[in-house]
Amino acid sequence: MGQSPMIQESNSKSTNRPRLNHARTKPFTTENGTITINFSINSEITTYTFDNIVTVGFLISEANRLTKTDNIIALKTLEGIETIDYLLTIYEKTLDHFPTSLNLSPVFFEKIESEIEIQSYHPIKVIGKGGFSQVTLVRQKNTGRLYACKTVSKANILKQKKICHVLSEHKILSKVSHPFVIQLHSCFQTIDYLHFILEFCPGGELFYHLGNLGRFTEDQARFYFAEVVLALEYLHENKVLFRDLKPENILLASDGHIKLSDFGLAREIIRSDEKRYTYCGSAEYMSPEMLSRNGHGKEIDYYGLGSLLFELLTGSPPFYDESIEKMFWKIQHEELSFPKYMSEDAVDLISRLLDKNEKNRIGSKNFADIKDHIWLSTIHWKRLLHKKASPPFVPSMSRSNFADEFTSMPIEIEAFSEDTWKPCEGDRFIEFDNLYVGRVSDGWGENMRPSYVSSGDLSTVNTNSSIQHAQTFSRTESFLDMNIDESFTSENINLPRVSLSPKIHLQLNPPMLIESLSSDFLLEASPMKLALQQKLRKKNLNLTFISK
Ligand SMILES: Nc1ncnc2c1ncn2[C@@H]1O[C@H](COP(=O)(O)OP(=O)(O)OP(=O)(O)O)[C@@H](O)[C@H]1O
Repeated sequence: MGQSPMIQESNSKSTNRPRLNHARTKPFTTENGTITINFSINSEITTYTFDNIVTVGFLISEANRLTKTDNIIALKTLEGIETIDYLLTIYEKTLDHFPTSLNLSPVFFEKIESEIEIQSYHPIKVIGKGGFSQVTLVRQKNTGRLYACKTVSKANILKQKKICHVLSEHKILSKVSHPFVIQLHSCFQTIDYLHFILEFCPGGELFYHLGNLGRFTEDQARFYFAEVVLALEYLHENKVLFRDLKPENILLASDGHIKLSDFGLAREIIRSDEKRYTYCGSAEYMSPEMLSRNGHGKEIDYYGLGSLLFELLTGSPPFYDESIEKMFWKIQHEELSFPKYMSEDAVDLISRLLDKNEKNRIGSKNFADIKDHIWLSTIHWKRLLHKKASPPFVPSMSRSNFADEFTSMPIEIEAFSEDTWKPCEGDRFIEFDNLYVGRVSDGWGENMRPSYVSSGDLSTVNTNSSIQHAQTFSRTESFLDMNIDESFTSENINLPRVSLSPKIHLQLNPPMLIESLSSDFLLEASPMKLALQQKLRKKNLNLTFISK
């Protein structure tokens, strides 16, 4: 700790490749060992050993330095492992938990005209399929960032009469922002398709992991359940009913925390006691009041919580039956039986959430009753909200977290082909506004993304400056995160000095350097500088800004 990151050159096959800086070529090992990365640039394979405290941003700048270019914006695995590829686009990510050997190839900058056009994204592979959508992993051409693109065929939703689903999803997604709720980046339509560009969750569906394990332990289930409770509390506070809680709609982010997704059945309400009358939902998770079609309110989501918890702890939904009629009858009339291995407290919470009379259901009088239940007494809600609790596991870096049945599907190539690029001028989906939300994730997480360009601005931003902005801001924001985090101490900060073409330095005492690349940064960083200064003052540290 406390030393600059070192790189050891080991086994280069190229003779005319630029030499590495001498100061960085000393053998260097840390407590945690080193990571070997094989760079593949222009088909040359070059092996380097990096200290594992190095960040992805540092690797990228090394790739640029070695190739004497400045247009490498990300790296990717040759095998296309989604979790690693995703992390390789997050500049501030350290390589601590990466596999010890990786074969990487560069991703180059490509200019785009706007964030809200399908031609700004390269499709990579299918990662999911819903009732009326295909979800594709895509890479944004100008940032190298990975997103999930949910594509809906207009013809399909017209045929299935699901227009209000997609419009409601669009409206709600454009408003919500919470650490445990999927974040919309942008959305737009072409003549034939609607596209939602969403933050990508490399951990895939909780359902997939539940299927692999059979069932979760109570501790594992408690973690996921509690994060869902927070997401739901946020939605209800903002007068949104979710109405579709199930393990398929809970995705895992790269850090293992959950993201509630699929807002197709979600609806806004005006009063918190308002009832809705549309008969909808997934058969296994229907509530008694939905089945009786007398209207339903927010209590439907508490029932959804009960079904979810039961499934996490047993591996199948409550009242499950192969015959839908029998299952619906059981949901409305039968007492639920619980396996012996389930704790009394878990049984109590599930029974109260699945109360057939929604007025008696726990949460219906006061949401806090759910959070205060004894089964959740070990949860520190504030810490959980700030992602201070460790997830049961982090998504695998060695294999895909998406089922083969999806990843082997052909991409709906028509949706990405030039013929369908034309923006829509008709008014069939006039309420589906093209939107650039621009943020991804929550601002508490590591992958907070800078909104350094707004839609349409890119034509005026030259190639170099937009790459530089991407690198500068990600690096600086991660630094801010670090300082806001209580783990900030002079010992545990060791950011690499990445030198591209610095114009200003942020100099810290204890000495530390973050280099920035553009004078624009001086203007844009002002509120950030103030916030940073305030944080540091509290910790008796000084911050000075030096312009070069
Ligand atoms: N942001 C994302 N990151 C990773 N995978 C995703 C993402 N969004 C969706 N998926 C995958 O795609 C699948 C289908 O997405 P989604 O449920 O939103 O579609 P849908 O058409 O609304 O489905 P349904 O018919 O269940 O309502 C998800 O279950 C998930 O596996």
